[in-house]
Amino acid sequence: MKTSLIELKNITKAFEDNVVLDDFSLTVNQNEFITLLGPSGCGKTTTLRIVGGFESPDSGRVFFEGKDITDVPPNKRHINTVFQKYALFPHMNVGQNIAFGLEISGKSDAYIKDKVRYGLKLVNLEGFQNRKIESLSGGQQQRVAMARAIVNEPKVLLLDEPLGALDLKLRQDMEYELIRMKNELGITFIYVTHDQEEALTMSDKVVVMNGGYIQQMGTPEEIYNEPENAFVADFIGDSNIIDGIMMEDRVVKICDTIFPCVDEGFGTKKPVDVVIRPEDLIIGKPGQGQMDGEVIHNVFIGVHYEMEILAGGFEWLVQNTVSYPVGAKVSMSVIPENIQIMHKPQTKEEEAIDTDV
Ligand SMILES: Nc1ncnc2c1ncn2[C@@H]1O[C@H](COP(=O)(O)OP(=O)(O)OP(=O)(O)O)[C@@H](O)[C@H]1O
Repeated sequence: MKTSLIELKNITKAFEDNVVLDDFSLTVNQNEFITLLGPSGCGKTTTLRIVGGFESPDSGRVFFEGKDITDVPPNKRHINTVFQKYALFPHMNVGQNIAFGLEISGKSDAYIKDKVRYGLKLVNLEGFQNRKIESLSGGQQQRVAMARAIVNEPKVLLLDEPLGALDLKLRQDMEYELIRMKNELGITFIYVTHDQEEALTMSDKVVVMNGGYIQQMGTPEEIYNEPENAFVADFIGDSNIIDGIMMEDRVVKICDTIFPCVDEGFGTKKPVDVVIRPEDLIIGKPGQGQMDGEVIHNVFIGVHYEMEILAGGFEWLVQNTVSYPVGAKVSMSVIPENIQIMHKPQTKEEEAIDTDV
């Protein structure tokens, strides 16, 4: 059974008249890797700082293992934080920085030596033990900050965009290491990023935030395959988001063309948002699909070609392993299961989300 480790209950936080979190609630379970994902300024770091105790909510409470820790200072929370801006001690060398927390908690010299070695290996900085902090690059400093947090084996590790300064290969290695640590050490992670790929790769649960609210919370698969609104669909992966009219159950009109779909219960002749992923559009010869169009843009981006196809007055983003040159006449089809129908935003909050998209 899942045990809840951290609970944020009805948190509201404003900086002057800027309401960053509005009645925000979140439960993080033991040994879960949870990622807060959202555009810049949506309140991810503020949430993390409230969990870590570096910021106080205006109202609402924070619980850790069922105990109210809202007023407990950061150093008494069993929670370690690695911030975007790494706060290393400039007067200590790399090894001393990593050892700092262990020394404070009175660990033996042998234990500390062992752990420093482990931490350095973990972040690929073996041989850097005696280096001065100022002699390191930004990415190297960030890795020292990670090692310093990890060697303390906290129950919860808060990570605020910790991999941003690293190159792709190292970032992938660190992602793998973080997942391994979660599995082997049982650490619970709360991770902040605006990089959706990072969120989908590592997380058990992704929390998509915007405008102080949780837009959707779920497994990476749920978030990607079943986005609850146009904001989430647009933010996670590439999407075609287009106006449609739900004619009746399982029938939607898009760009004056009727498409069978699987959704029901939207009423008749109701305006809806329709989401179709670029990889779900099937390209064929003109006249052989549901809609004809013309390729207006084509680039090779590694595994597949990314094309724009003008059809029905809409520029469709299409990903395909077969390339069609610019100017080619094609047809497009989509199977009913790959058409996602969403209600148009209606409430004030949803209207705000819509404007942001
Ligand atoms: N100490 C502060 N004083 C005033 N405003 C603040 C403070 N901290 C954060 N804010 C504001 O609160 C909002 C949310 O900031 P926050 O750092 O939580 O966002 P974020 O989602 O982490 O963004 P980013 O991805 O850019 O780091 C922003 O508008 C920011 O300017």
